Amino acid sequence: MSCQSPIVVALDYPTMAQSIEMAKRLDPKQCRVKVGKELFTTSGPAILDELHKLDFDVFLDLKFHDIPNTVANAVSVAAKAGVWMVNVHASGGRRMMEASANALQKLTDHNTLLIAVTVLTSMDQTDLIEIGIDATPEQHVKRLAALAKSSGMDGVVCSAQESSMLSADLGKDFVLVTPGIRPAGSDQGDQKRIMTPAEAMAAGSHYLVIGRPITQAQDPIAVLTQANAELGVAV
Ligand SMILES: O=c1ccn([C@@H]2O[C@H](COP(=O)(O)O)[C@@H](O)[C@H]2O)c(=O)[nH]1
Repeated sequence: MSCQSPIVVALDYPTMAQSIEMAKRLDPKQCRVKVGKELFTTSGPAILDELHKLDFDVFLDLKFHDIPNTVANAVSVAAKAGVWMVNVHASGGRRMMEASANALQKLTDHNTLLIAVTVLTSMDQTDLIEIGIDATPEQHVKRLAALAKSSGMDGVVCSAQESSMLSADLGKDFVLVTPGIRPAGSDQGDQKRIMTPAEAMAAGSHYLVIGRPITQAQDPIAVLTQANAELGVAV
């Protein structure tokens, strides 16, 4: 499936039926989809098969964070399930990330992007101080992203507010996946480090994760279509 759009719709639903209902309204040429903790916990791996049957590229967003052996094996299982992208936490450290990258290299046939989460987009300086990190979100993202790159990751999850810095530091091919995307006028919710779709692309993001502004809209397809139009994606 060749998707024309950088938008990844977060299918954060409490049931598989609701997520499939939404997926059937979406067009895999106009967005990719993300399966996170809520949907995967309720549906299990069957949701991946169902979304693949509908021709979607699937980002499995389970943010693995455990000892190297456990994370490497989980990443390997995800790649064998055919997901387009899977992620781990960069704060799991170099040995965990290297073990995950090595596990993927051992697979003979996979196209899965391996990405590391830096600082969650719901966090700001106050949150970092409370967990003992004496750095700004930008400084901490910069450090974790450099570690992720040198540990063999294809890219990172960060806020679009950090995209131009990371693009300059780590190169334009290092994949920047940015949640916390808020089309003008949409609710910020629990997100702290946000940008609009157009601002995020201009800053150097490769993929824009959008959940509630689409899934909780009165007309989800209209919001997605409008965002794609603003990005100049042919729809
Ligand atoms: O730093 C991160 C990492 C992951 N997410 C996930 O992205 C979506 C965002 O949903 P919205 O409804 O658009 O806020 C959600 O699934 C998160 O788990 C993130 O927001 N920030």
